[in-house]
Amino acid sequence: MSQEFESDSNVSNESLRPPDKLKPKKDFPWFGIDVGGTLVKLVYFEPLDLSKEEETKEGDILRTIRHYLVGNTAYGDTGVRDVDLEIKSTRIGDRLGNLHFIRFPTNQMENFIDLCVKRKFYQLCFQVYATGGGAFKFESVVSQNLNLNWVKCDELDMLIQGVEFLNKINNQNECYHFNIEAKRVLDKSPTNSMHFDSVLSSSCNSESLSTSVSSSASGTSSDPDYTTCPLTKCNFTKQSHAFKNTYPYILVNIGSGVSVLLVRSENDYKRVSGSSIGGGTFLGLCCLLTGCNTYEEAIDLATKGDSTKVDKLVRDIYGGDYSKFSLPGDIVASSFGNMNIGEKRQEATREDLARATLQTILNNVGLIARDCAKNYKCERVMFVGTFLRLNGLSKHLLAYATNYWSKGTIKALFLEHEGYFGAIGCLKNFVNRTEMDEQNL
Ligand SMILES: Nc1ncnc2c1ncn2[C@@H]1O[C@H](COP(=O)(O)OP(=O)(O)OP(=O)(O)O)[C@@H](O)[C@H]1O
Ligand SMILES: CC(C)(CO)[C@@H](O)C(=O)NCCC(=O)O
Repeated sequence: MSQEFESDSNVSNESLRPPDKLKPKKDFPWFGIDVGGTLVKLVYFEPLDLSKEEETKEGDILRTIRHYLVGNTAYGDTGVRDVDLEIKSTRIGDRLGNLHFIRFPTNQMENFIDLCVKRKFYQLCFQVYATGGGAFKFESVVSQNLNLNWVKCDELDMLIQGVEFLNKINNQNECYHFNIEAKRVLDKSPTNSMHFDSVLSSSCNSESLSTSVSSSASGTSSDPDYTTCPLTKCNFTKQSHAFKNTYPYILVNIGSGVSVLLVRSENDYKRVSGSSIGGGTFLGLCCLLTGCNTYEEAIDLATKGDSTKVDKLVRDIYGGDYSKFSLPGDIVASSFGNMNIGEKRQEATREDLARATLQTILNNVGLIARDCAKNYKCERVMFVGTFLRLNGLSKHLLAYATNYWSKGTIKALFLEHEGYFGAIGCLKNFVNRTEMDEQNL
């Protein structure tokens, strides 16, 4: 990140404004930051309606930051702006602007702070609402090196509020579900289709799919929102979902680890479950098992692999179904259960290992989501977190499994801005709070 930041335009020291803690705090810049276990997510509101006076008042450093952030899509080696996620010309508070979504690895956080120091940002004083574990972990480094007013916020409060807020400003474009159309009625022949259901569907039998799936899919193969999932042999049509009246719902945040929340309203939720087997586990195990180095590579491998080369299936144990307890032969009996056999290890490719890793994580997440939805009688389960980035396969499998075990009564929901809700929640609180501060001045 540092080099590119360093080489950016000149900053004149004369025009720097002195820190002034008494001025109204709603001055720009407007940021929200979520410092997670793996990734830092930063949202930046770029004002489009700056008056001449505000532009003059903004000063050179802030102008440089604005131009730098919106003029680039990559920042050094590791920072990325997710251009596809940008929300253009939106109104936040009383201002019009573009909302930008930026991420970089958390292990670069100290370099990022060093960089801010080098760029003399400590001569500025502005307020930043920060969340995620890193808001706490890095607080002392931030306060020792920068003159920021670093306001720490709880990550799950921010997550819920961010989900609500982004659904408001992004309206019909944020929330979606999949209509699932069975290409054929599943039979007992071995296919990949049932592997994912091992732990998710032990109380269902395979016939339920044909009655539970929606048959309303009308897309064609030229429709970008319409895809056939090779694993489930189903067609998935992405369909926008009206967020209002969604409460209560189960929110499953798949980040480094997994947090599961029962959300009754924006201000009424509890954390009902969690798991250390999450996105960090997927990436960590893939790196170990396949020698890959990036999330993108891991997802690419997983998409091409076959987990049945790695997992032990019920039929590997029973020679067929375990009928007494409705366990079809082609579901997973034991994740990675074949890898104790040297010959099977030889046969398993990197792709197969990555796929089995993905499948194992999804089985676990899906199982927890199912139990929570049943326990708390929720008809909607919303999946978020950066683990879902570039990960259509996992979304299809989660949607399919949710539909399958609930016999179509529970809907899996997804959100476009997958991992950015904590940061958005911070931005929203910053704007709301500063509006209140201004009124009190
Ligand atoms: N470019 C990337 N680099 C690393 N991980 C990525 C990347 N893109 C997607 N991921 C996935 O996203 C996960 C992190 O998700 P997210 O940003 O939601 O969590 P986090 O906030 O860092 O973690 P936590 O909430 O547990 O503190 C990673 O574990 C990985 O599976
Ligand atoms: C620790 C957090 C909340 C940090 O975001 C997350 O990684 C998580 O929910 N982990 C799972 C912890 C558990 O419930 O076992």
